[in-house]
Amino acid sequence: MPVVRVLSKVVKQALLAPACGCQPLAVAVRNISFSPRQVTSGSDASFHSVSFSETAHPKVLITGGLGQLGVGLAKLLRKRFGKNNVILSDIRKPPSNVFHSGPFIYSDILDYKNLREIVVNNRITWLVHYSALLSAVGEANVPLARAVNITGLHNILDIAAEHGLRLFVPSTIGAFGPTSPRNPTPDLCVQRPRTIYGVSKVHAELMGEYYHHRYGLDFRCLRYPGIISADSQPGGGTTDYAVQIFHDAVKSGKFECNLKPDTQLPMMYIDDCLRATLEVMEAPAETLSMRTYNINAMSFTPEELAVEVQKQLPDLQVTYNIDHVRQAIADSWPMNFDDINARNDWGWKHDYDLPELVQTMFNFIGSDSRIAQAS
Ligand SMILES: NC(=O)c1ccc[n+]([C@@H]2O[C@H](COP(=O)([O-])OP(=O)(O)OC[C@H]3O[C@@H](n4cnc5c(N)ncnc54)[C@H](O)[C@@H]3O)[C@@H](O)[C@H]2O)c1
Ligand SMILES: C[C@@H](O)[C@H](N)C(=O)O
Repeated sequence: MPVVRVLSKVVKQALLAPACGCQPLAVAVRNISFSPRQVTSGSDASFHSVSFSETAHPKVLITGGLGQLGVGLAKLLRKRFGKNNVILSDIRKPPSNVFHSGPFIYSDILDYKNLREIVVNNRITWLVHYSALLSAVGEANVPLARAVNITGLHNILDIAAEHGLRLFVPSTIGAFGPTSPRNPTPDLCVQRPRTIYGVSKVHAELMGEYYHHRYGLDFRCLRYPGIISADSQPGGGTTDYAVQIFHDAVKSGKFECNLKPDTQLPMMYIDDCLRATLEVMEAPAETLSMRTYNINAMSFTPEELAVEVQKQLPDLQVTYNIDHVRQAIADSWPMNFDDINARNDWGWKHDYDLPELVQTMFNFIGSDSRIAQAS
């Protein structure tokens, strides 16, 4: 059969292949001479694919692990899979408590060879890709956000596909925009975000799902709400105020909010977020009717959060000084998130609503100060 006809038959088969019967990357590489990256000839699909025993005891790499979420996730995964089976990585220098709590390695996601070396040398089977520039810092440096969030993601997808990794990439409420339904926002609807962050996350969702269908990449993605944590700082997003209020309330009894009092956004306590991540990574593939899910816990406005915080610290004074960039972003994001598919498919259920969230935050950071104020 002429070469062109062989190629077109292979391409046609690949395009028609259902999700579960998709072509392994190595097969696609061999037959149609196309690779997301050049894989050395003779690469063997079975060699790269994840065996059952490997999925039972994964070896995990977390990129961008020194941000708000990575250290907490490493702690959770290490408890479950063992300290040495979870490697944190970042381009920043780790604080000494993090450095001494388990394996840490330098990894710049823009350096493809470095990433591949880490995955190969450490026999990585799960990759949790946390590196990103968030919404507000992304608008302040669009070229860098484009490089890290889009070019970096391409490196991650190719590495994961070539080495048969299970890949988790978080998306966000920021993947929706002003033309999306906002109250509630379902999994599938118009997505036309107006930030480079949102655009890059829609791109990540689509590329991950495409690699899943085209190459069988085990891509899993959750759209996180704004995440609230006590012992880690947010990295420059629109929802950061909901963390800052606790620290300022405890430190000075005053908080200046950069969003309007009635700006309603979906939010989640970090423990719920990290547990959801582990649960979706462990979910049997047949329970996942989709590869990108909304997850939700609560929605509130700055005014509602302040009222709840004032139940603990009645003297807290809240003023408003609007940051117009962040306000415009928040006004284009979901007010409520519909996560019915996550609840039905793999049993997602949040533990923390607003009162438990506030109580827990103060248990972590507030008790000393309340004692100080009372005396
Ligand atoms: N925190 C939230 O509220 C939230 C909500 C929705 C989605 N998410 C997503 O979850 C992930 C983690 O969020 P986070 O809050 O921990 O982010 P963060 O901004 O706190 O941390 C991101 C990390 O990426 C690292 N990084 C930047 N450039 C890099 C590069 N070239 N190579 C490797 N690492 C690099 C940074 O050093 C930083 O430590 C992100 O993808 C984010 O989009 C977070
Ligand atoms: C919502 C989320 O993606 C992030 N906290 C931000 O505000 O940019």
